[in-house]
Amino acid sequence: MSSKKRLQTVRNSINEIDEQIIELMAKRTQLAPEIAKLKFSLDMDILDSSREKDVYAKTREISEKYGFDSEIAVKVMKILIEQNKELQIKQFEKLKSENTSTKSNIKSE
Ligand SMILES: O=C(O)C(=O)C[C@]1(C(=O)O)C=C[C@@H](O)C=C1
Repeated sequence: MSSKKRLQTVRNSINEIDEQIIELMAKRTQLAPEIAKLKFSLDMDILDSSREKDVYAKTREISEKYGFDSEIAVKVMKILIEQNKELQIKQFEKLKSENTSTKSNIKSE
């Protein structure tokens, strides 16, 4: 195969992998509202530092397994966790406002 053709083949593989990476990041992120609802109903804080430590430890372990730079993987994971927490904060605010409107409905009844 010519180098030009091989370059195109490798780029096609990168395109497919990029789609998988983004699909998985989207799937992880889409769990934020559900986890927020569960934590809200359990009266738990959004931040769980101990769980985050476990996620980073697991990230390092998986990176080593695949020969990937674990510091880069942890950086990506930090961004995903930050985004998850921001979405959970929004969900908490929504749930709190729904809660207060239900309470005021009950009061006015
Ligand atoms: O596992 C949780 O409790 C989550 O809320 C998810 C998550 C994460 O994105 O991995 C986000 C925030 C917490 O501080 C810990 C972990």
